[in-house]
Amino acid sequence: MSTTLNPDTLPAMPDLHDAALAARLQALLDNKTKPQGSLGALETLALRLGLILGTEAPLLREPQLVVFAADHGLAAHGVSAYPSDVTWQMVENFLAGGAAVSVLARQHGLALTVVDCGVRHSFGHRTGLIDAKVAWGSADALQGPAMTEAQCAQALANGAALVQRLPGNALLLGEMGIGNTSAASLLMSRLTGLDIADCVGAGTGLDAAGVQRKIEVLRAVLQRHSGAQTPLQALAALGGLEIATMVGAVLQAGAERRVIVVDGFITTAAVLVAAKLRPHVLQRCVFAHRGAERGHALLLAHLQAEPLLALGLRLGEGSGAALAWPLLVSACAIVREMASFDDAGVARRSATAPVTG
Ligand SMILES: O=C(O)c1ccc[n+]([C@@H]2O[C@H](COP(=O)([O-])O)[C@@H](O)[C@H]2O)c1
Ligand SMILES: Cc1cc2nc[nH]c2cc1C
Repeated sequence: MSTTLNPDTLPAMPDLHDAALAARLQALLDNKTKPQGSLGALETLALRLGLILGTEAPLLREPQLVVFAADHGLAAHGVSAYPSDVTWQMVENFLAGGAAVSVLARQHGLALTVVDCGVRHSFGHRTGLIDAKVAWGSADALQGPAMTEAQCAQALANGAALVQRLPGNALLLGEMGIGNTSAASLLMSRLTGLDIADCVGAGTGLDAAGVQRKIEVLRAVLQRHSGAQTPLQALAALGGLEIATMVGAVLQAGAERRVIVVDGFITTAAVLVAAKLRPHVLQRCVFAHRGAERGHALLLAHLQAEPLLALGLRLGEGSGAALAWPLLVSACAIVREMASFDDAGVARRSATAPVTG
C-alpha cells in the first residue's frame, strides 16, 4: 500500500456499544404509554439515534443534505441511458431549487449543499455549491484506474474537510453522476465477492439488452483491475470521484458521531467501502430505503441493514433520505416527549396476562 492511500490515516471509529445507555433507552421506551414494542421499527430507530448521539434525550439539529456530484469515464461505453451532460445540468437544477431533492429538502427543513467532486463543467462560484473538484470526471476504468491514488486520497480528504465545516449532528447522503451505478456495482462486486451480474441494474433506465452490455463492460473492468483488492485500491481503480468524496465524508461524520442517513444504491456502496475500512461506522448509519435498483437489496442484506422505507425509488439525489427524515425526527420526539405510564397515570400491563413475543 502506498503512503498516499494509507487506511491508517483515516479517522478512528470507536465501538459505540454502551450497554448501560442502551438499557436506559430501552427502559424509557418500554415505560411509555403504549403496549411494549408497539411502535415497531420506530423504537429500534429511537434506540439507535440515542446511542449515536449518546443521550437519553436525542435531538436532531441542523440536518445537512449533501449531494455529491461527479462524472464518469465509463459513461463513454454506453452504460447509462442518459448523456453525461445531465450531471452538470442536474447540478444547475439543484442550485435553482427545481429538482426532486430540492423540493423535499425545502419541505422537511433540510439544508441542501451540492458538492462538485468531479463534474465535467465549470460552474464558477455559486451559492449552495462547494467546489471540491478533483478532476474533470474520473478516467475510463476500462483503460486504467478511474483515479490515481493521489486523486483518491484528495477526494477522501475533501469529504472529511467539508463535513468538518458543516453544522448540525446529522448528515443525509445524496449523489448525482451519470454512470455512477456502474461504479457502485463494481465496488459492490469487488468488496462483497458477489458476481457482477447480481450487482448490476438498469440505473437510469437501460433495457434488458442494455443491462447485459453493462454487465459485460463491468466484467471486463473487474478483470482489468483484478489486483485492486483492498477497499482503497478498489475505490481508486473502480472509481467514482463522488463516491470517494462521500467515503471521506461518511468516515468523518461517523468519527464525529453524526447520524448518517443513507439513501439509495450509490450512497449504500459508498457506505460499504467505508464499512470495509471502519466497520463501526455502520453503528452511525440509518438506512432510509430499499430502492428498485437491482443490487440494492442484496447490498443492504450484506450490510445487515434494515431500511425504513421501500417505495420503489431509483432516483438518488438523497430523495429517499429526505423522505425518511421525518421518521427520525418522530423517533427522537417519542423518546423525549411521550408520557410514561407513571406520568400519565395509565395502568400497566396486567401481571396475569400471558407473555407474548
Ligand atoms: O439511488 C439509487 O438507487 C439510484 C438508482 C439508479 C439511478 N440513480 C441515479 O441515476 C444516476 C446513475 O444512473 P446511471 O444509469 O447513469 O448509472 C445517478 O445520477 C444516480 O443518482 C440512483
Ligand atoms: C434527469 C435525471 C435526474 C437525476 N437525478 C439523479 N440522477 C438522475 C438522472 C437523471 C437522468
